[in-house]
Amino acid sequence: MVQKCNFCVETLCTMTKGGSLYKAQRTPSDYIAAILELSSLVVRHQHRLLLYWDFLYHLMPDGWRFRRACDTVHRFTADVVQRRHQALNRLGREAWLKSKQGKTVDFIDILLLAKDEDGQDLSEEDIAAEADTFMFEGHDTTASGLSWVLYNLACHPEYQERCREEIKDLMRDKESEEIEWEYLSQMPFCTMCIKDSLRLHPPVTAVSRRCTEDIKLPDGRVLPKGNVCLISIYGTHHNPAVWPEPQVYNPHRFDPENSKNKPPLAFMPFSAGPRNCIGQNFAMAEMKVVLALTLLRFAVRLDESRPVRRKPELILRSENGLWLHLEPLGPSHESRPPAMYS
Ligand code: HEM
Repeated sequence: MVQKCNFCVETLCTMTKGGSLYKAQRTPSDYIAAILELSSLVVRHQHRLLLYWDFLYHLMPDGWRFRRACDTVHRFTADVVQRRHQALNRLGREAWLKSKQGKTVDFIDILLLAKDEDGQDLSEEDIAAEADTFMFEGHDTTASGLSWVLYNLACHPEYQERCREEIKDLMRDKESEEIEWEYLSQMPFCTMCIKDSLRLHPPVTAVSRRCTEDIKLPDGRVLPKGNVCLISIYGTHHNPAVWPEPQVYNPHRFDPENSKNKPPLAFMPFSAGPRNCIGQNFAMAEMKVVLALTLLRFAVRLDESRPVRRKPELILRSENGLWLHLEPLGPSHESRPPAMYS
């Protein structure tokens, strides 16, 4: 089941936690389960007007589950930060930095060494809060984005094949099978496929913003200053005035020639403006690498017996997961009998 894959958690954990993830008491699957639970609880909370008041919500079973899931997530991160901090204190700054030579200095390391504007170390709580933000914003979103790209390419074998050819051409005569940074800018068709998937199935379907001034709409009505508005990314990406046949997956929409005259905010899977997604380049890189390595090794096919129904929670999911078959490709690139890798 691709949508619940651990890939993105592991990448982010390596990025944010430098491999000490597995030493934490709580396992990544507890963490993933808690994130998934929070994601559905938040949406359920929003849909129940009577539970608007926090004191009422926290008396209900959902409120209790919400607190328990938050606790799991917070403790997971706090454990890791605490261990690192202890190691830093035990060794001292110089020896600790030396111990990192030749290894990756990750997000938590940087925060542990950072000073605030008054020259003070950041507290463990601040570091954990930053790590939680990145983990929450970064793993489920990318997992959803990736799952839908693979799904859309499974629905359109002709685009899948063209992506595979592009990657094979790129990797031809290369010694290593790893995807290097510079290759990422040399995958135009794969990028177009990812983009139209992010349009058709945006992982984050809406964002909210408070109006800092009165906003006059084209029909003359005014959104008063101070109001909080929900801006639908999904709706924007399905606006037929901008995207003809919006329900159709068509990577050619993102051909430079075809996207020339599109309004700049017609496509905004990572939101826009000063609070847009800080991780968008990283997310695009992750998706390209996974797509490339998957398509080089496997043919991705739909599982016809499990229909897909979109389920908008905090992240766009599919009701019963996204089930795909991965058929290993032989050296001559002919698919062998399907192995079940759903
Ligand atoms: C396909 C993957 C991703 C999508 C679609 C996505 C989408 C978004 C969107 C729409 C926002 C704005 C939320 C808002 O305005 O309320 C956002 C914010 C954010 N994203 Fe992403 N994101 C993705 C991946 C990532 C990754 C990989 C990271 C970190 C490594 C990340 C870190 C963040 C952070 C920290 C914010 C908050 C920025 C702020 O408030 O200033 N995101 N993301």
